[in-house]
Amino acid sequence: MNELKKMACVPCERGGSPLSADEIDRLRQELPDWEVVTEAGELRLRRMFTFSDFRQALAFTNHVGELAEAEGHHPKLVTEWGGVTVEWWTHSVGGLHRNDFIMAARTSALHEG
Ligand SMILES: C[C@H](O)[C@H](O)[C@H]1CNC2=NC(N)=NC(=O)C2=N1
Repeated sequence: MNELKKMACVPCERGGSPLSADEIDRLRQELPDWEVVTEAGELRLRRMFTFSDFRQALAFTNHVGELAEAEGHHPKLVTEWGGVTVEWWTHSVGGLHRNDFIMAARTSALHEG
């Protein structure tokens, strides 16, 4: 279990196919705190991280941003007083790729410290 957080993203080719429902069901076992949502017709992983103040939320936002830049794979980040909502999906495949599960696991690991 929890192998995802030790992995790195792989370059995903534009136009590649998104994961199947079975693959998503299998991978999401490792991400119990994340939900699979549909936004603009595409599947995404979403989790809200709560913080006691805005400064902590902002710091976490920047940490996730650094991780994204390091991996070349980027989330949607909504930073507000009290929390940060993180969404991972792969634009180039129009849905979920294994990279999104890796990045979600690594995002959770950042929060766990
Ligand atoms: C060239 C660059 O690597 C690509 O455009 C990357 C950048 N970050 C990305 N992030 C996400 N979430 N999806 C992508 O398809 C994507 N593509």
